[in-house]
Amino acid sequence: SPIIQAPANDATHPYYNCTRNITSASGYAYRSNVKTLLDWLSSNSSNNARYYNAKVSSQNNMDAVYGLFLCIRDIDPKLCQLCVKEETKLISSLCTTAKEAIVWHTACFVRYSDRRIFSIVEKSPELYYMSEKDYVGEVGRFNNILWDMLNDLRNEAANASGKLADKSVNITDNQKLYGYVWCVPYLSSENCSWCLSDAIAEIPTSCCRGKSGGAIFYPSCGLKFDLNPFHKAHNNVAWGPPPPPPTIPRASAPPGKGKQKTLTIIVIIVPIVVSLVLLVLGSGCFLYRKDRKNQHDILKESCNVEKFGNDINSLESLQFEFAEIEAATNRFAADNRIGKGGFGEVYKGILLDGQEIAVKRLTSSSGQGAVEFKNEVHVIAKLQHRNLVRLLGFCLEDEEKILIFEYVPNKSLDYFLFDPQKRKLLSWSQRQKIIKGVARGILYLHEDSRLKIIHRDLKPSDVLLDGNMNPKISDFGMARIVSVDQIEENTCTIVGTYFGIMVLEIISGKKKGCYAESECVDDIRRYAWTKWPEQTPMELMDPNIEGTYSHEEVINYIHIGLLCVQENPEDRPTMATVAFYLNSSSTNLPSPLEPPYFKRNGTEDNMPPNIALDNISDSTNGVTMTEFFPR
Ligand SMILES: Nc1ncnc2c1ncn2[C@@H]1O[C@H](COP(=O)(O)OP(=O)(O)OP(=O)(O)O)[C@@H](O)[C@H]1O
Repeated sequence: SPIIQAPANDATHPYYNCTRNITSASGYAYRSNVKTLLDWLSSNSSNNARYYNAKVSSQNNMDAVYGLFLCIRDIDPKLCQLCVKEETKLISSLCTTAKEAIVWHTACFVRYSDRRIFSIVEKSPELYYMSEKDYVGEVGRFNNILWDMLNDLRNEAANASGKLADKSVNITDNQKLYGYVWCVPYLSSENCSWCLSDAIAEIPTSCCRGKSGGAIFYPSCGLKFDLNPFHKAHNNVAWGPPPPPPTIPRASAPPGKGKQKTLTIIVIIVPIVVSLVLLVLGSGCFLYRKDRKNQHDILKESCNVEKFGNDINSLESLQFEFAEIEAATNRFAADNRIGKGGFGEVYKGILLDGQEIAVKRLTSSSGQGAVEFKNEVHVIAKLQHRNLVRLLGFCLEDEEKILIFEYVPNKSLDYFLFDPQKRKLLSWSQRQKIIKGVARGILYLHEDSRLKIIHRDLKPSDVLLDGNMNPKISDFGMARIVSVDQIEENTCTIVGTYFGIMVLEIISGKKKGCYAESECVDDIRRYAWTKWPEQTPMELMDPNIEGTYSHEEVINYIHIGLLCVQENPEDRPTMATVAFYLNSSSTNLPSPLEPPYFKRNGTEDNMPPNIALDNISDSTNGVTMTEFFPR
């Protein structure tokens, strides 16, 4: 995915990215819709709006283009307006044949695409900038202050209606650290929060660690920090030309006559529609305008208020007809069956629009009234994160209770990890990516989503792998949907252990509690502990891992795994801390405390029965338990 790095001494120029060349015959119509859209955005920036979105399409909703602008700081509206006007001009002149384009500036960004981009989280392309100055002082302390400040800002922005927050904190009596974060305001709180969590997690890795300032901008959210206050820079924004442009797509052939007519129609109609709407609605906000006579639709979905409906906001949008699911799965054909879990059989399906789905046909024993079932699906479907398998909807007809999920093509982690041949396909960097992704998914479930869901029995078979081997946690709201009795326990204490066990399993390729001696260890936690104080942790490492890896990194991950499985829950790091540790190689980790009953040099007779596996026992009925706790 494209990553643009701004030069260290330049935080003020605009940066842009044009992607996906228009190739189809309707290229001209699309381009003219882009032009209309950009003009529209530019003219609406004068409306004192901080953000704005619009959709322009030709007849029958063809060649639709979606676009938005956003001022990423609470600045003088005039500056925002100036920024938007300049940047719309810029992408319209530089990205002449691109289906999608984005331009960021210190004060605003403008973006368009042929996809509905408003309320989804996207992190590519990415722009980052780091100050050329290193922080002079105690870097460890500075990083901690920065980390806390950005996490506070993330929480504040996620819950603010404009999805924007800024603050400053004292580093010393006469030194302050300034920061701000923003999300596209059409994102849900949860999505804003996880987008920012991912941006924050990049600071120690891709960007800015130990620097006195830096910024990470995605299309959906961004952050910036510096030892200097920002407002000065904003008041003196240099609206200069962009730095030497990256490769610009070649312009296509000029349009024919008939197409020019279409352009004329749009150019004439748009100002008329704009004036009419402004006249009628005063505030300039309207939801839908369809001009049948001229066969052009202009849909503007929101102004300053969050009116844009996330598709999952209504229950109806989640409901599928049984006939639709039957058609998608070829009447639940045996060939389409991909597995069976504790809740029922799973089938692969393809919807009429070509979307691949996984269909979980729940066994009738999953007792839950229709209303509760629908409500729970509605709640769980709102949890969206790149590391969670997305629940797309449900089907409820007669005796049938069916859940429809996004289809994740590469099977589950255990399929690779515990197979002597297939595990060779998992390099260290892939295992690292999987561990980090699972941590982010759990962090979202624990802290970022309002529901605070705990996946009580997270195991490698619950981690599905997408086409790029990115991990996606499945089954995370099932207890709630199928109304499994929830166990009264302090669940925070459990999931840390599960995560720690999984980290050790991923590193070692060994499964806890199985029987074939060569592949398994009785208790992976105990096994890791025998290696740790003997200072031979690398012996834990799967010998099948090929390619390059750094011993330091592997040991760091084993260390984190051991911290998560410590006996006393209070000694275990929170998931936010774990995510931080996973991304920062040079942090001094606390020493893990050895469980008191592990007797490495003697017999195990004194071990209290059932203690070693108390928190990590397999779920015996094959049902994954998920629990919620309020906070
Ligand atoms: N969204 C999905 N995309 C692709 N395959 C899936 C999806 N969900 C489940 N599967 C596959 O279907 C099979 C059964 O999955 P399911 O989640 O029902 O059970 P499980 O996780 O194996 O067991 P349990 O229900 O006890 O946790 C697994 O092999 C899994 O890989």
